[in-house]
Amino acid sequence: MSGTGTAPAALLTGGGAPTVDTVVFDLDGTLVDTVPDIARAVNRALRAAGLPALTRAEVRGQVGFGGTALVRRALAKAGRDARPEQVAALQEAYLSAYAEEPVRESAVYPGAARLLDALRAAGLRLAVCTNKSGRITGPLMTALGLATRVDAVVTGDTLPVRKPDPGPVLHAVELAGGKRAMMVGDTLSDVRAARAAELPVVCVSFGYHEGDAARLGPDALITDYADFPAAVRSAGISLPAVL
Ligand SMILES: O=C(O)COP(=O)(O)O
Ligand SMILES: [Mg+2]
Repeated sequence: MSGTGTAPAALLTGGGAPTVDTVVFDLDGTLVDTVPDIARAVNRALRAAGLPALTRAEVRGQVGFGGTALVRRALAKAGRDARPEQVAALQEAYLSAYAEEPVRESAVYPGAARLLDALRAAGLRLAVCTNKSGRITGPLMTALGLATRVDAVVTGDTLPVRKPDPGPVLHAVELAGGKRAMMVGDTLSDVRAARAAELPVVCVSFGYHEGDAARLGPDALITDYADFPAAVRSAGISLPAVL
């Protein structure tokens, strides 16, 4: 902290950390368990291209890193070079298959919709920042009743950069009209983006990270959305008193 200038209001009042006014949620592995539908779509594209299928575990390991991570993994499994034209063709086939039916088995995690409603009722602004294609994100959020529950959505193709770049997260906060945000995510991509954006970050233990989620280094870790307010406060992040 510099010794000059105006001290933040919270320091003057002794009120602890300034109250958060916006929560930015990641989508896949955080709000929605999407792996079954992603696996179905990518395997349809792989089958059509004569390539071996990915297991759900292999798919899970790539979700969160957006763009072409999944099809690159599939090409690596097949021992093929990831030539740009082959990556692009496979990515297009995968997204077309996914867009046909974004939600067959995907489900909102228990307690997530209730938490979004409670946060909104407490006056918080809500945003989703995902690395997922916009072509899938909109229909998926609508089908699962999430589209009307948030104020802003930033997808993997909204900006030229994706998480872990802080740009999309900061853009989501700006679109939601917030000033002081925190993030909720499930992979290193979210934690890195939040750190680079200088936002506190909470991770969910049930998402698509490899191994122990504590190793992602979040400010707090939750195993259940019901624990969100307590976990956030115990990390020193200030939430509106009504929560
Ligand atoms: O990798 C993706 O396509 C999306 O993942 P995210 O919603 O966890 O950012
Ligand atoms: Mg994720």
